[in-house]
Amino acid sequence: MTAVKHGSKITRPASGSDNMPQHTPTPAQWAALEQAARDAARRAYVPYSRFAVGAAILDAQGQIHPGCNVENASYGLANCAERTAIYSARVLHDLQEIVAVCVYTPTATPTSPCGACRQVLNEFGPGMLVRCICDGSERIDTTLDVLLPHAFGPKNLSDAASST
Ligand SMILES: O=c1ccn([C@H]2C[C@H](O)[C@@H](CO)O2)c(=O)[nH]1
Repeated sequence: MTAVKHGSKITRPASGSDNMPQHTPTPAQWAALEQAARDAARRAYVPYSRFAVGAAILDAQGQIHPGCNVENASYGLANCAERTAIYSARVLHDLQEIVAVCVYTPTATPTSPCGACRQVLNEFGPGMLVRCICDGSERIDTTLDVLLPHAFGPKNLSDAASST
């Protein structure tokens, strides 16, 4: 994982990965994705943690889908911004493949997706690009397979099914 300043180029992992995304977002798409994540954070329902998160995913068709975290009085049922974006995009727009995700927090340093969200993101794009932005100048540009190495995914189940 690399932390870079704004304006830096995205560094892809070394070749050899089967998980490389098929599409590279244009600068305009990145800008739109960042703005969508910032806008989504304003919808965060965070009466307990006061930690607002906004996420936006870019699908293979170029559509952007926002999400925010939604907490609950039971605490444990909080839904993270990344998963809100995915579930909403699936039911509303038949999400199939994620090319990139942007996570925004109104903090001085960037926040990267939690473990649960890494797993759920993996389902729709193991090689997706991940950008984490904040109100400071630092940002994280990485890929999901760096954040979730040796991931468990759909292939594990299909491999098991075909070997029995
Ligand atoms: O990647 C993350 C990490 C945390 N949260 C939310 C969950 C909870 O509402 C709050 C504090 O953990 O931040 C997200 O939305 N995404």
